[in-house]
Amino acid sequence: MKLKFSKMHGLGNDFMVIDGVRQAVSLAPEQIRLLGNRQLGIGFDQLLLVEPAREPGHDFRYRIFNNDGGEVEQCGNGARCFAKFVRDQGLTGKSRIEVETARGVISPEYLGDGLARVDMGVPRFKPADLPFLADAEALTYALPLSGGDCEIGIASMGNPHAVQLVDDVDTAPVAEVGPEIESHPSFPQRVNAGFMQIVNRGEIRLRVYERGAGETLACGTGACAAVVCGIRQGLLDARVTVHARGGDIVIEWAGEGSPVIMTGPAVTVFQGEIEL
Ligand SMILES: N[C@@H](CCC[C@H](N)C(=O)O)C(=O)O
Repeated sequence: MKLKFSKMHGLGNDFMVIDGVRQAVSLAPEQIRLLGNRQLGIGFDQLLLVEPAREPGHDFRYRIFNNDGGEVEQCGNGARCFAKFVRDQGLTGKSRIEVETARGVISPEYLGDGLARVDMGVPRFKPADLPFLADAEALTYALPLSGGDCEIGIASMGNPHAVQLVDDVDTAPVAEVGPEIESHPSFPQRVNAGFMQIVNRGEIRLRVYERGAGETLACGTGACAAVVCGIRQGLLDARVTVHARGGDIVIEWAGEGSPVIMTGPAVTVFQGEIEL
């Protein structure tokens, strides 16, 4: 089977994007792991699959696979690339599209010049939404780790996030603590582990150890989760610039019950064809 694809990235969080509308695509987890291998395959953090919508009124279905082969619910940087991809490939002429994901509908809008804005939906904070094992809902939780407790906020952006405050992201123990949080028994479906440094009420620095992909140069849903946790804790204003290692995005959130709006770049690196 020959598969056409685009290699894209959002702030260095990189993707193989496949048109599953005009091509018949069925990939086993081991094929995704091989394609995602940076030495033996194409290399990516996530594989994004564009499919026809299942429900009337929606434009597409958006499926996301981490490079460990597992299918997940959401990807924010990918959603911006998705919006650019369907326009560039002529799959739609609309700039704002309604896209089905494994956890509800999101609305990406391609603004042109490599910029996209996405209504990422309403964040959820109940432990069962992630899921996270806790007796009751709280703003922060003590998470026992081998080196002692760490304090986390939790949020679901469709996918699960645990966010901790650090003094300096450059010296935060992301590689050591990230995997322990990712696979912590309190998160039965594992979790994305965010490390947030508050610069001021409108700016944070962020690193994310992603579930199923390791630390990436940026994580869009991680940025949304960090900002909403920071706003709920009274540390941030409603509009925040997030500095990731791969660049900046802007996250806006008006508070409980409102959707999170993410604005940032989407880049196509090259297009290719691979024999599977
Ligand atoms: N890079 C993404 C998130 C991808 C999925 C995540 N690793 C998970 O397992 O939930 C983003 O930009 O949001």
